[in-house]
Amino acid sequence: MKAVDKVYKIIKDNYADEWTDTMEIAKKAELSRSVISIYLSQLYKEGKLTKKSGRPVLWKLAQNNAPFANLIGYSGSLKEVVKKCEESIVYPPNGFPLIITGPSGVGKSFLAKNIYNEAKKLGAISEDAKFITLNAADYANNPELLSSVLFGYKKDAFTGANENTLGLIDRADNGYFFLDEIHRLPKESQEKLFSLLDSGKFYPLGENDVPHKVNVRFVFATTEKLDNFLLKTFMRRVPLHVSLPSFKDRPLTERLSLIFNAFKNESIRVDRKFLVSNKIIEKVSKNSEPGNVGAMENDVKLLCASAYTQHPEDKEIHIGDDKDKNYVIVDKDFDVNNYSPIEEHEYGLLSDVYDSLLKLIDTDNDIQSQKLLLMKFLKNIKSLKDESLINSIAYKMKAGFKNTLKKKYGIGLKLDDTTIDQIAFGISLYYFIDDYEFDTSELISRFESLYPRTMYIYKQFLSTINTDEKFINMSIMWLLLIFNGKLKEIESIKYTGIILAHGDSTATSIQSVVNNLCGNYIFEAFDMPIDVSIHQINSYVQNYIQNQKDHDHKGIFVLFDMGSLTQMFSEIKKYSDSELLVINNVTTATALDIGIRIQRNDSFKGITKAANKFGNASGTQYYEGLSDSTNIVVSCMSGVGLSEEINRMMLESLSNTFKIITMDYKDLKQTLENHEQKFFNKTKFVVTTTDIDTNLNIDIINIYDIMEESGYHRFEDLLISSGEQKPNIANLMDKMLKFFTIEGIKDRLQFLNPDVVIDEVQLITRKYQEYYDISLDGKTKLNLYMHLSLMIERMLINSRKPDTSSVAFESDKEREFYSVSKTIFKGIELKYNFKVSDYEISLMYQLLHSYI
Ligand SMILES: Nc1ncnc2c1ncn2[C@@H]1O[C@H](COP(=O)(O)OP(=O)(O)OP(=O)(O)O)[C@@H](O)[C@H]1O
Repeated sequence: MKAVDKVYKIIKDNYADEWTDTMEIAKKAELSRSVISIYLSQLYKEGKLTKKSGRPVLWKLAQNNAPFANLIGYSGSLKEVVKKCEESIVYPPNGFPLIITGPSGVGKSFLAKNIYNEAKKLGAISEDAKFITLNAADYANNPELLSSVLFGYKKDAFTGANENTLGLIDRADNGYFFLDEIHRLPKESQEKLFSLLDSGKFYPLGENDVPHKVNVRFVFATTEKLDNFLLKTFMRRVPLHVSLPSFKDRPLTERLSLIFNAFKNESIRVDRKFLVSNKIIEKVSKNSEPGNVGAMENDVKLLCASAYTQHPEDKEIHIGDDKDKNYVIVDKDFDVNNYSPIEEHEYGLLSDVYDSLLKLIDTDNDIQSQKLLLMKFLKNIKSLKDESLINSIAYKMKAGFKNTLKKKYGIGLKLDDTTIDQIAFGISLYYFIDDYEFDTSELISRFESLYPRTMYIYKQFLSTINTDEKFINMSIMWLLLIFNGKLKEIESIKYTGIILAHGDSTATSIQSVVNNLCGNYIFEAFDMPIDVSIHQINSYVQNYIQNQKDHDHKGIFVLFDMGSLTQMFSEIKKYSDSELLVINNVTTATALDIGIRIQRNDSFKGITKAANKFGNASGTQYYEGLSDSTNIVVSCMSGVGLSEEINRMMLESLSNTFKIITMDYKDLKQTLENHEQKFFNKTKFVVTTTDIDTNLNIDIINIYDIMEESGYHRFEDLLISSGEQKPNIANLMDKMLKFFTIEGIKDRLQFLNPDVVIDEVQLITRKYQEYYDISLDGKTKLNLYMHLSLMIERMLINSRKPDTSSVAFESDKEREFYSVSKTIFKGIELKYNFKVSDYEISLMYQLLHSYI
């Protein structure tokens, strides 16, 4: 008994309906954990076991009633097909018709019969339900005959119609009808059929009065493309379509199962054991033109017939060279699904090579001896090579070398074709052990700490071959053969560099230039959609940094094209405590300059300094908070222009001890919401034109308050406590008071006639007062005048831009304010031909809400 069968028997005898873990089975079978895992996965793959994922994984005997279990490939390449077939059976009340396409001999009839059997199993049709088949091609030259066979006829419908005769459709009542080669069905019959699909009724030939009512489930098949031959109206009534892959497009394991199945059928037929040489199997698996299962079955039949006639009396008959020691014995009990091209001892080799590799890494980590170990392993694997699979992997590898490793990451590998083929063979092994519970996590974590950067690009490269996580995990060890000479170089880069830019290829094209000029992987890049949010951007960065967690970052450089430096900086700081420099307005030149310094391993400070000097266009930040020096923030709801004016007045009047930062009003609100107190540690206070609520302990001065005594003193105190001189403050106050008068407002307007605008804004203010029955104080009015005048100019300038603001007016009070404002603004909207956006109305609400 084969070892795997022994394991199966142990489970059958002990754990038929009770879960157990791998260790327990290993003990009972007296095998090691790694060996037992292989068998368990193999049995699971064959559908003999069920598995419960978790820690530990649990196993139990499968109640083998997996749907379509005798369809080879039901859990592999036909998985989707099986799913659709099940839908077609169970959909209430009577299932869905289904059409199967695929070249001749791929198993369309076989599948149809299986659907019928499955429907019986599921109780969708009764045990004695019929399965009627008809091949429309058999009647291709006689459409009338086809129609009469299908639908039946009434006595005297045509010459020779001597009595009422039932059609095949009548006979299929309450069962299945399989109509093959449906593209040969004439139009009239298609029409008749679709009306039957619609109504469940049809008229036999010559019958116009009494329709036949039937309940028939249909499966159709054709070798043709669907659109070419069938009426659209017909196709609409057949919602489910499955397409079967041809023999040569099946995975090797399935091809082998189909081949062994064919040998097994012959073995049953002639009651002999066949000893089939590997060479023959390999030949059959490749040679069956035109690549269908039927043709392959014929090949097998001929092989068996010829071997049998030579030795009809032998109980065991060799097929192929009888001196060939590599053969598979096929008899009536042969388990076709239980064959793997990897021989059992080779599974052992694989687990050995992992163990030895880990040992080597731990002892002296000599890459050359690890490489030799892998090469020897590949040499010792003698199983069938799936040449077409290997070729396709080698082809994809070459593309990956070129497009991913070289073009993106600047890593040029010089591997000759033989080596590539060898590695491709190694990688191809995955496809025979795909469900194989081989635990590669230890090796992965070892490699991640030894070669974090190489692992990162290697994974990117592997995912160009197959994105399946298992595939990537199983293919980790080949990293040594692929990057062999380059490992040191790639790992010599101690910093992390990231480029982020909007657009389809801006970031990646800068990356490609820089990495290639440096000849090493310096930067990763992310092309971002135009409407990407800061959170999405950060998920790219965060994933990337965490992906290389073992990389001993000396620092991170993030180069991006637009957006707020402070926000970017503090977002990244949330999950990384490495030194960080963010740079905006990235260009190829800046990236290259930084890239070269990163490659030279300059100090973080040095690179930061250089980046600060590089061009006027770029901004940089390497400290947390709004600035690394004491600062005052100025932000006005009525526009950045206003903030800049205040900024200018402050710079003119105050001594040079503060950095004055102007911020967009929206940014300020978000910054206050998104940051902790320490972010504002160096911020003395914030000057705005509105009252802003915040939970942070931070002084916020409403500039209009300084027109009143108490506000004036508060402002003055704040400045004095920050070390400012009294005369300077008085000077600033004078300027500001002058600025915030009607005259000051008029000066701010760039092209509108100030007198006309002031009249408009006074009128609007009056309307609000009248509607709400309120009387605004002088400074609020002034604030409103200023805000509205600048708003009108702003709206005029932006009148062609669509309103993309999305603001919700949630409470009744807000909604009322919204509709009142819409009415109040109607006049100026018509006059100046613009629309006041919802966002502007929400700003007005913030100005007025405490009064209304
Ligand atoms: N998934 C499968 N599992 C097991 N046997 C299969 C499978 N698919 C096809 N076969 C075998 O392949 C043979 C050919 O299949 P079948 O006759 O159903 O093909 P077909 O597509 O209907 O061909 P044609 O278009 O020539 O009618 C069958 O004898 C069947 O035993």
